[in-house]
Amino acid sequence: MTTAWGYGLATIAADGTTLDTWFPSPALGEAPADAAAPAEVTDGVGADAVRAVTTQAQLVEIDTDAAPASTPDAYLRLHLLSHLLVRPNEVNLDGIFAHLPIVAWTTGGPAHPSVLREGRARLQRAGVSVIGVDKFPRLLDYVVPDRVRIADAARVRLGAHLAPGTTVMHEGFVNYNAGTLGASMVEGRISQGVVVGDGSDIGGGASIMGTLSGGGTERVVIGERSLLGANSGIGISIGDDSVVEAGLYVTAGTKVTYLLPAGPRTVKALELSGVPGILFRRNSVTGAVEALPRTGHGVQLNEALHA
Ligand SMILES: CC(C)(COP(=O)(O)OP(=O)(O)OC[C@H]1O[C@@H](n2cnc3c(N)ncnc32)[C@H](O)[C@@H]1OP(=O)(O)O)[C@@H](O)C(=O)NCCC(=O)NCCSC(=O)CCC(=O)O
Ligand SMILES: O=C(O)C1=N[C@H](C(=O)O)CCC1
Repeated sequence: MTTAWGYGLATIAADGTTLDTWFPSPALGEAPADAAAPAEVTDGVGADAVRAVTTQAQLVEIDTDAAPASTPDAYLRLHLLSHLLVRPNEVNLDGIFAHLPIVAWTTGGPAHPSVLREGRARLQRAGVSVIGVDKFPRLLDYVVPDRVRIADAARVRLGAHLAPGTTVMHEGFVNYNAGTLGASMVEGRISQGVVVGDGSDIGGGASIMGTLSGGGTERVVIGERSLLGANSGIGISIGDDSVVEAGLYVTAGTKVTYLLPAGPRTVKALELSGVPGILFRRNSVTGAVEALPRTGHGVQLNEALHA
């Protein structure tokens, strides 16, 4: 059993639903006997008539190997990821959606979706508008990762794991339980369960297949110093020092001409999953998808952007 704990500030709707829980300083291990709520939490305790919520301090302790058991428990797991205390796929998130209610995320904080209907005039008088209705909040409303740029807060969910040196540009997206392990440029979509290694570049509009819908089962890993070209896509893991040509989508079943020194061999892309030092391209003369061994280090991030 692996334990984690935190003092959280929970937002409770009028019908008793726990909408969220914010943990300013989550930790691994057991809660000390003398654990006390930090000032950020006690300062937040109260009520907000505009959103029809109350806020309460809660000490939460969980077994991260067991499945989430409550809304505060689920939020603590998402905070562990975004505080970089655990990496994606290291905590049990089985059934997490069932413990995350649908919330109206407003500029004034979380509210029950019914408040958008019955409290519309009240919200407008207070200058509060809705950002989205979803089960996950924006990362930056809960955690501000160190030395990370996020150009558009709406593009990164709480539960994203963003290491120092990461930039997420406007077209980038990072889901919960997914993210970067080092410095990266993210201009494409990092799906749930996907991890990107240090020094890799996810080009504009690139798609990395996830496993939440669409039937996929392979959790994709992107190695270090690799590049997914603009508008490319992948359904396999990409090894270190590898490149996917702009605009090429490589699914697990794509038949690939592997241009080995001994001669070409036709393989399924899945067989090249995670293999380092490969350039994937669509031959613009023949139309065949090709894998070319490439030597040496892969791409280098533009240091000027990551200074
Ligand atoms: C596939 C590569 C990596 C290839 O580039 P390289 O520099 O390795 O090779 P090269 O010097 O261009 O080409 C070497 C030789 O291969 C040939 N060659 C190149 N591509 C070919 C193809 N698809 N089919 C057949 N031959 C090809 C060249 O003509 C040349 O031939 P000869 O030897 O006969 O001369 C590139 O084209 C690419 O797609 N790069 C991705 C860049 C990217 O997308 N970055 C993300 C930026 S993100 C961004 O910009 C945001 C924008 C947005 O939001 O959209
Ligand atoms: O990190 C940035 O800022 C980037 N800017 C470039 C631009 O504005 O064109 C794109 C890549 C990252």
